[in-house]
Amino acid sequence: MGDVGGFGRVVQPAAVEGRSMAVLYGSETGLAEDIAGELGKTTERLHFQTTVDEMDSFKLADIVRSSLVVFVTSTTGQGDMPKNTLKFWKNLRREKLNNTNCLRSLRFAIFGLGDSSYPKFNWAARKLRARLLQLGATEFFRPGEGDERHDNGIDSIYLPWYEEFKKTLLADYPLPDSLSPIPDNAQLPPKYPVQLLSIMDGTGHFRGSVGGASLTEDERLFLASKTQSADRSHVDNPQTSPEKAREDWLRLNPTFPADFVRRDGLFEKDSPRDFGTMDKGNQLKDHPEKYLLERQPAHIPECPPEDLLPIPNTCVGRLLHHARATPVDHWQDVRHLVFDLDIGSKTFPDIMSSSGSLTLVIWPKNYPEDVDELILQMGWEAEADAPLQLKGVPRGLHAKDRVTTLRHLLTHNLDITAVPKRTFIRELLHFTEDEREQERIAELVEPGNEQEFYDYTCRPRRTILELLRDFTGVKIPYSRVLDMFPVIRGREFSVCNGGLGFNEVDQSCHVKIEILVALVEYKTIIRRPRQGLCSRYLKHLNAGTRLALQLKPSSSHLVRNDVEARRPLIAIATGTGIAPIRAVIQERDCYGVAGDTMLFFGARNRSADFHFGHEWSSYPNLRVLPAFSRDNIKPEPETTVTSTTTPAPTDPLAAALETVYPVQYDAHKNYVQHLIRAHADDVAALMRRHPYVLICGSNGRMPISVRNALLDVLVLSKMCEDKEAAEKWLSNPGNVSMWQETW
Ligand SMILES: Cc1cc2nc3c(=O)[nH]c(=O)nc-3n(C[C@H](O)[C@H](O)[C@H](O)COP(=O)(O)O)c2cc1C
Repeated sequence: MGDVGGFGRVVQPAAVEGRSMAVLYGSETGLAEDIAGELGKTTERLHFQTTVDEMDSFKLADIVRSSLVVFVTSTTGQGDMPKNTLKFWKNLRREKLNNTNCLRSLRFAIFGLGDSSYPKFNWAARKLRARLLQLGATEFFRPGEGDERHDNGIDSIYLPWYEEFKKTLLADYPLPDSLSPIPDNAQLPPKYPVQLLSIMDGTGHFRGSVGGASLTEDERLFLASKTQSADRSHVDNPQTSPEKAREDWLRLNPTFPADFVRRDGLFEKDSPRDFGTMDKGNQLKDHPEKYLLERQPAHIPECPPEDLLPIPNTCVGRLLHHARATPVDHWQDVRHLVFDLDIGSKTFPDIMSSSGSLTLVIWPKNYPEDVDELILQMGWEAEADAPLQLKGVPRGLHAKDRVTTLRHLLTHNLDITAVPKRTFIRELLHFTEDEREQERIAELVEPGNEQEFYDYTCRPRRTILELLRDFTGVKIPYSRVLDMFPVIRGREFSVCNGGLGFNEVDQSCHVKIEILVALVEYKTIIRRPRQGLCSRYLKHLNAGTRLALQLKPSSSHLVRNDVEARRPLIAIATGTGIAPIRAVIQERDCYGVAGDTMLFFGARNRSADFHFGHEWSSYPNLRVLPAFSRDNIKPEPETTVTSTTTPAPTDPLAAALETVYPVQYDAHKNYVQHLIRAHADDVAALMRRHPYVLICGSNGRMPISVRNALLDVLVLSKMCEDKEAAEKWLSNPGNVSMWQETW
């Protein structure tokens, strides 16, 4: 790495006449938004006046005002546009625009994000591009199509695309002689600076005001309410002694092993343990002991405060019931949660008419102990609980008040345990004066070092908080928190109960909503097991907790009337993928005339993760074909070749299920795709009757193998001549309505 010094100065991009850029994104879970953010920073450094926003915030008339536009969009649903593009997309598709060449002055580039295990790979970006070209727009750079299935995910395609994009921009849109690009060692000004209104002194009192401004009425009210509620809330009753807090932190958090450790001011690489090939995404796919993960002694953190954030279209929900759905010694911790939602009379009819295909959105929060750690690490003790004025906030951040505190933002709004993005790490260069740290950071984000970046961040699922533990010299100014930390996004869960519209509902418009959640754990080279923010939050959520929840219809609504309820259904689910399928089955049943249904369900063990298995026998016309991948695998390899019987289950539930669903086992044929082939005749009989086909569960190989099995059925049953014809047949909505929801 060359010279990495001279960081920290702030340089404002110059205003160059006619040099503007709009980076417009469509994103469901934030990846496209991150990429748009990175592209926006890059174009600002090239002195383009840059706007980064979601597509729906732009009108068609606005886009032609920018000299250049970059679109970044993921694909969702079944080849659909993300929700925050739908308004824009509808406008763009208006028939009256056809043949008008109305976008002839638009110069654009497009990058799509997709997953090639979906049949309609990157369709959103492809559709958008085709329409823009049809309306006369010109493409100034080649399109890119990222694929989640690649080794390094979207980055495998994105990074080379991005490097070339930068070079092209500079070559094709040169700067005036007087200007050069803003170098990496200079900072751009913050977009969302926060201003402190007063500060805590050494005695734990807030003193005066910062920057000479006197307190406004808002701030005075804020401070008064803090005093009143100080004894009720952890957030409003902070530790005033940094030493005490540090002591608590050390007591609660034993030394954390990291694979990059500082020793005598040097960074050394601890040799990572060899666990063989990592699974895609590092999600734990087996019992933690297999990976020699160090289980921490059970530590139940203090829960985050219940403050309900003003998130649009949310209602108040209360957790009624929370239970583990798999045995404690099972590899996967699956939770069944039941909420009571007060959805209000206004949205009630909409929600009820979509029952059977609903999604529940939950906004997780950070634990107070994690927030404490960050505050100490950054040296924000004096500012953490002082009133802070918000001017602008990033999209998606729902602050409780205009005047808030750093601690409140860190607890409720900012994702301090996200896996750090490249842009986050790159910015850290400005916030440490330690040259070794600067060198190490620069090395991590240098083009060509992607593998090292992944080994340090994504592979071990290292969090921002953990990264900052490694780089102790980094001190992020509190004024940049909104620019630096990602916003906590709502996480979507398929509602697993249906038939809501058929239940008698009291006038207060309360509904019970169930979800089935696999708490995601990761196996990593860092020996401690990892959990996602939401999994960690849900794990310790107590019955009675109140939350701001959003209930929304999902894109595919399969059961709107008795005709649809009567259509045959071939449902294929693995693990918690059963959730949306259970809702559909319950909804169909409420019409009293559900069509013939085959449910192929893949799990590990009949006794451990046959979710809702005891319920199925009460549904007429439903045939359940479970595939348990581990039940028939015997410990000695020589006896596992073929086994057509299975040992009698000892668990009473499993024994009961065995009598209801006798299944012939074969050691080589115990996945859903094998069962589909084994029941080819019956599947084909339903295929002839214009069925729905639902595929839900883990992404990757499962949906591809299932699709292949369905193609085989079409060929085996002579419905199609060969696989190519079968592929065409399956893609024709006139024959079958396919719906895939895999994650
Ligand atoms: C429910 C769901 C449906 C999806 N449907 C498609 C699809 O039809 N085609 C595709 O190429 N990718 C599909 N994907 C993959 C996403 O486009 C991909 O994961 C992308 O990186 C997400 O970016 P985002 O976070 O900006 O939304 C789907 C992902 C999910 C979770």
